[in-house]
Amino acid sequence: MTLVVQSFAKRYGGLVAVDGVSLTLAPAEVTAIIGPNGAGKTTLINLMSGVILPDGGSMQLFGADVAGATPHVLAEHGLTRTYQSPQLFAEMSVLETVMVGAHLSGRAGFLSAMLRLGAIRREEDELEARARAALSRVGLPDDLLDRNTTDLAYGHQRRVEIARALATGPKVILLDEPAAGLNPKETHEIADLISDLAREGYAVGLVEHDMDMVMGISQHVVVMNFGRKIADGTVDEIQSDPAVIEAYLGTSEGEAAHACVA
Ligand SMILES: Nc1ncnc2c1ncn2[C@@H]1O[C@H](COP(=O)(O)OP(=O)(O)OP(=O)(O)O)[C@@H](O)[C@H]1O
Repeated sequence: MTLVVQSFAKRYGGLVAVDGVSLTLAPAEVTAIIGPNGAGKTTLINLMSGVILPDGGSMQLFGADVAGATPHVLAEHGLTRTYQSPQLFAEMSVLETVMVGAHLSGRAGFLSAMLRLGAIRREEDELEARARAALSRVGLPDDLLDRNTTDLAYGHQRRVEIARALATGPKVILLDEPAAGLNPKETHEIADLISDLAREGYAVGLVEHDMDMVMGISQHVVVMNFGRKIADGTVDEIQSDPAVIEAYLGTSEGEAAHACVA
């Protein structure tokens, strides 16, 4: 297995946000993490990506013990993520934004690269080539590369965010609500892109509220409720799981979610 999480736990005061959750991500598969609001999905993806530290549990990435490692170290081991609100800087062009991602696996720092110091000039060229390749991979039109990222349509901004993750040269990509705020056409396009990435061999972890998208592109679904994992299986298996149906019916989203899940 590419990524193995065992018994991850995270407490906030008396609240156990993630309570002994284990899961695996495999290459060439989309593994979705779903559950009602407050179930612990964001906390779990934050733990898996090193944004917050676990209170208990372990994580192996390609056999290396990486629980508690920083996002930078995880990127060096081949794991990267996107954020619910894209981390985009108003003053940077699309190309520069993705080069910031690409530099994570380069030897020279991005700031030095931007200063065009002679000795690292070749590395800067490499970074730019990787950033261009990643942007082309996510289907961003060439004429947008010099624009400020924050001026782009939301669907394009999401592609830039995914390109930035791809530019680190990952094998595992964690996506935090990639369809949030997108219109139906943009959602379809992002779903197709994520499916293609899995087909190309990436292990994809997907936190997403859009059930049509989750059920359409996931090979494996992990369902959480109140911090715990309540189901883990194929789409067919979790759709007929009474505990899953009950978890969704017990929330204000119940009717809508039930219509999608059942
Ligand atoms: N930094 C924090 N401090 C205190 N409590 C927190 C913190 N982060 C999350 N929580 C709590 O942990 C629980 C799980 O939250 P989390 O955001 O992980 O759920 P979620 O499944 O991602 O929800 P949503 O679908 O609404 O984004 C919630 O009760 C939340 O209020």
